[in-house]
Amino acid sequence: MRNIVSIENISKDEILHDISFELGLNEKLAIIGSNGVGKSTLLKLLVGILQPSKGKIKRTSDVAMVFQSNLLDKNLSIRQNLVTRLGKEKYENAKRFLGYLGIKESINNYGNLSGGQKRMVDLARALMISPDLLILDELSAGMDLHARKMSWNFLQNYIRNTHMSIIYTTHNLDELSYADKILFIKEGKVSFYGATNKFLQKLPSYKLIFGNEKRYFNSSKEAISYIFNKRLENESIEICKVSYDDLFDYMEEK
Ligand SMILES: Nc1ncnc2c1ncn2[C@@H]1O[C@H](COP(=O)(O)OP(=O)(O)OP(=O)(O)O)[C@@H](O)[C@H]1O
Repeated sequence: MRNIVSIENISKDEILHDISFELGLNEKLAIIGSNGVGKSTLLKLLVGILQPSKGKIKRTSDVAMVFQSNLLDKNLSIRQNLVTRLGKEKYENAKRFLGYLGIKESINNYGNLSGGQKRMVDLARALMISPDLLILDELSAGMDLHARKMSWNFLQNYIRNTHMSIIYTTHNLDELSYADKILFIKEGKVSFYGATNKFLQKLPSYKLIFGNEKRYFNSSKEAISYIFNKRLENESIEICKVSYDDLFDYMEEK
């Protein structure tokens, strides 16, 4: 399979160390890690905005990126924003995407859109050039669960008809299942790189909190057995579903 991206042992100053991964046609990679760990830096190295201190980056030239901050002009309409950037012809493409994503052109100024709607217009802008590689830096920031699902349904349909590959960062556990591969960065280094199902299998489902202690379990049944075995039934305890933030705690403890 042809590689769209190949990253070999790249480092960037004190932020990232010896990061390697590759991505083939049509593949999706999720890059995850705590705030400030270097995810956006890695994406900027990938698109060439930053240069690595060490290592090799090879990638396709047809790349589009949705940045973490919205880049479009808040005083211009959606149409003006997109036509001035990429021309009338490509705007016809974007109009189609905007329709799927539920964005009405009648909302005049980009600045009047909600945070989630702005992200969708940014996504339509990136797709206007029909890239081979789409890079999404926290596309879902400011989107509710419904908007996240809608965007991913749209992207999944879109890539079915193209060979586009996607690299994305996220802070939402529910978005990991869209990826074929996960790259988990901890303290600037690769802590996990591999198939998403392998990563998700490693993850516990439930967290039990009692006193100053925290324990992870694969099922609520296991958690409840633990409570009875340890005679904790009269203690103040909390059982909850594992969240994105728990990932880092859990991976830290392993
Ligand atoms: N222009 C810059 N100059 C100096 N340091 C920077 C610059 N941009 C980012 N950093 C630092 O690099 C580190 C990695 O930042 P980066 O934005 O890549 O993290 P991130 O994993 O994307 O975080 P988040 O999840 O919060 O978006 C942070 O410590 C940050 O403060």
